[in-house]
Amino acid sequence: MILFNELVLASHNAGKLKELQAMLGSSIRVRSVGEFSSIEPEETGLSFIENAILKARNAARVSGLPALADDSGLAVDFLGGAPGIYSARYADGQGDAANNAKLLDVLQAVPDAERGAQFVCCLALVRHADDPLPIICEGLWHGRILHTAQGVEGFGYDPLFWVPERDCSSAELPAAEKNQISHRARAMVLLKHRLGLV
Ligand SMILES: O=P(O)(O)OP(=O)(O)OP(=O)(O)OC[C@H]1O[C@@H](n2cnc3c(O)ncnc32)[C@H](O)[C@@H]1O
Ligand SMILES: [Mg+2]
Repeated sequence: MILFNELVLASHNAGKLKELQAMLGSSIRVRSVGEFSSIEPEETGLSFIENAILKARNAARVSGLPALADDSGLAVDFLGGAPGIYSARYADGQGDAANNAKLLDVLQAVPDAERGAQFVCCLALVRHADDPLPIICEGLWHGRILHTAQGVEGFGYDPLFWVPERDCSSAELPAAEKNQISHRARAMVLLKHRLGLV
């Protein structure tokens, strides 16, 4: 079991930070990497795992604290898993609305049966910047891509992601419910087990 009472979250995404904080609860004192640095590290890895480790190491370095990073994204079957690790940069850094518009556009003529997709979340925890044994936990959430945006909750691609087990988009789920069933929730359950927090 790893024991620590303070952790830095290595994300500059407000939506993610809110979800991670809610999932961690009050068991650990959580800080955000933005308190220490506003410079976002370049995500140069070829996998969610590499990028999560890179972000965690950077946050541990600037904060001097153990760090938890989340690298996540949307993998669309019809697009061979794209945008995947490039989800945040899909529309060349123009933000969520542009990413969503681009995805709807490239899938315009694609029928429902071929619109399957997964949200992917990889969490990486390092005890310090040079930790030789990061803890890695992954979670997947299966759904499909809608033809138009639905809902205002969540962030990122949530308005386009149909959740079959709830018959609504993930942006129509209350935060507490998304946090029980999402890719991030699944990865977090595994992490809590690894840390002996449940
Ligand atoms: O790297 P950090 O600073 O954590 O913030 P980021 O937004 O750049 O995060 P990523 O590099 O991991 O990119 C994740 C992309 O996937 C999207 N995404 C991840 N989880 C999501 C979720 O739960 N709902 C909707 N979109 C999500 C998100 O909007 C980004 O476009
Ligand atoms: Mg990022």
